Amino acid sequence: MNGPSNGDLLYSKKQIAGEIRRLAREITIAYAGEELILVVVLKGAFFFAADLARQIQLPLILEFVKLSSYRDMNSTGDVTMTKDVETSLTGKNVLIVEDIVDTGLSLAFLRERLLARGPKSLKICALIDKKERRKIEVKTDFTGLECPGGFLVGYGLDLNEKLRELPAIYELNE
Ligand SMILES: O=P(O)(O)OC[C@H]1O[C@H](OP(=O)(O)OP(=O)(O)O)[C@H](O)[C@@H]1O
Ligand code: HPA
Ligand SMILES: [Mg+2]
Repeated sequence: MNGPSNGDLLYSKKQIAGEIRRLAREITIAYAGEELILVVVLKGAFFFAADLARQIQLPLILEFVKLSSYRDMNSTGDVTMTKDVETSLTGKNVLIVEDIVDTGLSLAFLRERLLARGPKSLKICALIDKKERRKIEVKTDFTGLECPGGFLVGYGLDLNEKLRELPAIYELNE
């Protein structure tokens, strides 16, 4: 499948698959002998979570949340949860699965919300980390690819809800 005409290939299908294999290995080792709840952040993390979950060698429960963020000119970000998990997280190992961390506002909000449920542990796995763009501190525990900036599409990442289905990740030109 061709990428967008106004974009350059940033991470190939092969490179993404390699990162996911590594992340799945790290997660499998970190939680050995334990059960794990993956909390997948819709919609962007949907392809990533589907590929990751099938490579983690642990008993998993899959849960989904959806966040909605209103961003004003200052990008202070006002995040709300429009879909919550459907199981109790109390006393459980919880791993948030995100496609990308950018300003950090979505994850900072979600982290607080989930911590309030009293999980045994709460960690974050993100495929892409745009560290330089943080507005609020959020650290990922399992990190795929670090990228400085630019607007990315494909493999779940969208431009106005489109281009999520591209199997690789492209950086759009200015
Ligand atoms: O670190 P932040 O600046 O908060 O940005 C990262 C979040 O933004 C995108 O989701 P979005 O809210 O656009 O929804 P989507 O996943 O449905 O595309 C992305 O999937 C992350 O969830
Ligand atoms: O680069 C991006 N692409 C798509 N959605 C996003 N949300 C935060 N950063 C991005
Ligand atoms: Mg998202």
